[in-house]
Amino acid sequence: MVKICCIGAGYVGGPTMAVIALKCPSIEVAVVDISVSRINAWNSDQLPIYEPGLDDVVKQCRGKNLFFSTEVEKHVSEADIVFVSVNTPTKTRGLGAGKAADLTYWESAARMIADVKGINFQILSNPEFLAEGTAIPDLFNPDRVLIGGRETPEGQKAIEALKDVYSHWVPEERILCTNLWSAELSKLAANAFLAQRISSVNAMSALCEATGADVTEVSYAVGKDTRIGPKFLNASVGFGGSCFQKDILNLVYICECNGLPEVAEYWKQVIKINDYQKSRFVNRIVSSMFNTVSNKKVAILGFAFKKDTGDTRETPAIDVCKGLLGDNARVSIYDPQVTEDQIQRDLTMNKFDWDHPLHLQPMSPTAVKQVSVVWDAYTATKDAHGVCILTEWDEFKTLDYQRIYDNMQKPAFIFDGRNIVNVDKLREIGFIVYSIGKPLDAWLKDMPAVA
Ligand SMILES: NC(=O)C1=CN([C@@H]2O[C@H](COP(=O)(O)OP(=O)(O)OC[C@H]3O[C@@H](n4cnc5c(N)ncnc54)[C@H](O)[C@@H]3O)[C@@H](O)[C@H]2O)C=CC1
Ligand SMILES: O=C(O)[C@H]1O[C@H](OP(=O)(O)OP(=O)(O)OC[C@H]2O[C@@H](n3ccc(=O)[nH]c3=O)[C@H](O)[C@@H]2O)[C@H](O)[C@@H](O)[C@@H]1O
Repeated sequence: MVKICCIGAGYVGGPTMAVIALKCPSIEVAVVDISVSRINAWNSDQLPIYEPGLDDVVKQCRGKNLFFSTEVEKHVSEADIVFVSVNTPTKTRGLGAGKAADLTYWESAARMIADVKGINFQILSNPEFLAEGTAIPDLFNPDRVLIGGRETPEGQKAIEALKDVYSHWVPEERILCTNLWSAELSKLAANAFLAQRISSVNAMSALCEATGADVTEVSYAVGKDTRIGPKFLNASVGFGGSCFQKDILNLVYICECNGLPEVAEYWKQVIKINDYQKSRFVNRIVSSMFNTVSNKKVAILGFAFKKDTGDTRETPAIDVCKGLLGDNARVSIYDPQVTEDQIQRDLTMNKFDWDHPLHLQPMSPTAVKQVSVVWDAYTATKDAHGVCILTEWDEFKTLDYQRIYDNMQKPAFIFDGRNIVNVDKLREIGFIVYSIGKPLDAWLKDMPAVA
């Protein structure tokens, strides 16, 4: 029986290995981690990550051919194939600080593998392309699986062995085999291209607001061109998530190391526009509310970086909340999947510290007092001066906005960072509405948001 061991039981290792176990009943899969609490959660009814469909897959295989364990060395020594899916944060100090990938955890995993297995193994690059919130369908039906390896007979044999695993359910023509650098750069390029689309549409959203165009109409018209395509053209408060920014920064660093400053500069703009979009949103809020939110209650609906996940890594909500707190607002946050503890951590942690294993993250001793975290949207918005929608959770589309309006201070403002509300209906109720890239409310036209 082929045995697989995956080091790192996180957002990638957990779901990917669960799907391999489900699709390959003849393979035994062990997922190992240094975090005892994470492994305990994987072995319980309350999995450590929220991902639609994941519970079901885990329940079908756990205890049969899928195991979660902290016995890292034991499972690595028994395995035929070892996956490494550990943290790769952005370096915060030393050479390449703020850009390069910090390979501390990767190196420690590699050294441990060498300790227990010797140095006779092949290294492959098998970047994962799943998106959170849709990880299970993405893994069941991937656009492609990418395997990079050395162009030696041993390298090619290793590629074939991994290909055999995926071919249990992925059609042959979707399994792409390349050399190592091609696989590594394809991953960074795919994320950079995706993020670039969002920054492009977000840049257009600013121009739409200035001219009276509607960014939804513009995206629709642009996306109708089959060469461009309709996906990933939703204007937003900015992209978040653990990888877009990190991968682009890493790409920038690699370009610079290879003497390509112009190429590095080109990709940096994608992040600059994303930062601009987040601060533009905060400026809109503050300027429309008479240029001050000091002591005003502002409700935040949604804290996760996208819907259908509890993940808050690099979520734009962090920057928006910090911006509002900087202007002395009182912030009341509701997200259906994010805990108070997580939100307090996010608002007090230093940039990039989130990407270290949980038990190694420095914790601030004090919580942010002006933040309250509540368990429904009506409590969050009660007596608020303004409401910000920062995650596109479906439930925010069907809230009773008349009830929310009635219980708010007046004038009542809504700032929709995801373009999910019906602007006309809300204006009829009496709200002053800002929706990214949409024609501006008369009120907002007179309150220019200049940084
Ligand atoms: N989150 C995502 O959607 C995607 C992430 N990636 C990449 O996959 C990798 C993993 O990402 P996530 O799963 O999101 O991270 P994560 O933070 O959820 O999980 C990483 C896990 O590795 C464990 N770990 C760290 N060092 C270890 C060691 N030496 N031995 C055993 N366990 C160790 C940590 O305790 C943690 O549970 C990163 O390189 C990331 O850039 C790639 C594609 C998608
Ligand atoms: O390497 C990774 O970590 C993964 O990064 C992204 O996946 P993910 O970050 O989970 O989620 P996305 O659906 O890509 O969304 C990223 C961010 O962009 C935002 N977004 C997305 C699409 C859009 O049109 N507009 C927009 O603002 C989302 O709200 C979210 O904040 C990629 O889509 C995956 O292919 C990749 O594997």
